Amino acid sequence: MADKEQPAERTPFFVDKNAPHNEVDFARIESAVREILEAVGEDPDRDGLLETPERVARMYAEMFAGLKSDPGRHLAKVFAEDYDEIVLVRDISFCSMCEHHLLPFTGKAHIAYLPSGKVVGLSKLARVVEEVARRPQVQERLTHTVANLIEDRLSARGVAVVVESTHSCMTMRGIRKPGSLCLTSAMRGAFKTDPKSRAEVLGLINRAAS
Ligand SMILES: Nc1nc2c(ncn2[C@@H]2O[C@H](COP(=O)(O)OP(=O)(O)OP(=O)(O)O)[C@@H](O)[C@H]2O)c(=O)[nH]1
Ligand SMILES: [Zn+2]
Repeated sequence: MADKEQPAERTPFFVDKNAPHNEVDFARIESAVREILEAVGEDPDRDGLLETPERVARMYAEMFAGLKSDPGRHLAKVFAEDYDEIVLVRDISFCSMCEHHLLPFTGKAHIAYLPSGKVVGLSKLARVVEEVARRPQVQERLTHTVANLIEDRLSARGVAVVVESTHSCMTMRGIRKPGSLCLTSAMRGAFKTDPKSRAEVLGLINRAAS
C-alpha cells in the first residue's frame, strides 16, 4: 500500500551557519511583515513580494545575531606580552541597526588600548564590534559597551573607542541630510585622565592613512 501522503515540508531557511546566530521567531516576523505590507497598501501575494516576509525574517536573524550573546567571550584568550604602549586597530567597518527606526547605521570603529601584561588577538577587537553592533542599538551605547568590555576583560590601563557613522534615519528620511556623520568616543583609564596619552591616541586615530 502506498504511504499516506506527507504534508509538504517547508524549505529550511538559509542562515549563515558561520555567522553568530540569534534564534528569532521566523513565523512571527513573517506574519508581521505581511501585515506591514498590507498596511502600506501593498499586495503581499503579488509575485515579487511572495518571498519577502521570509527574506526579512532571515535578515533580522542576521542583523540581530548579537542580541543574546556575550561579546566579551572573544576577549577570553589573551597572550602574555611585555608590551605596554598603545595597540590601535583602526577602521573596523560595521553595520548596526538604529533602535528608533530599525534602519541601518554604518561606519567605522577605531579601538585602542594600553595593555597591562597581556594582549588580545587583533581580530578579536573587530569581533567584539561586530557582535555589539548586531543588536538594536544607539551609537553611544555601542561605543561605551565596546570600551567597557575591553577595559574589564583585558584589565587595560587605558581604552579609547571612537566610532564614526552615518545614520540612514537621518539621510533617507526625516531631516534627510546625506553626508552627515555622527562621531562618538569613550575614553577610559589613562586616555581619560592623562591629556598627553589622550592626545597621542587621538593623533594616531586621526592620522590620514599613508
Ligand atoms: N542619540 C542617538 N540618537 C539616534 C541614534 N540613531 C537615531 N537617533 C535619533 O533618534 C531620534 C528619535 O527621535 P524621535 O523624535 O523619537 O523620532 P522621529 O520623529 O522619527 O525623529 P526625526 O528623525 O527627527 O524625524 C532621532 O533624532 C534620530 O536622529 C543614535 O544612535 N543615537
Ligand atoms: Zn534612527
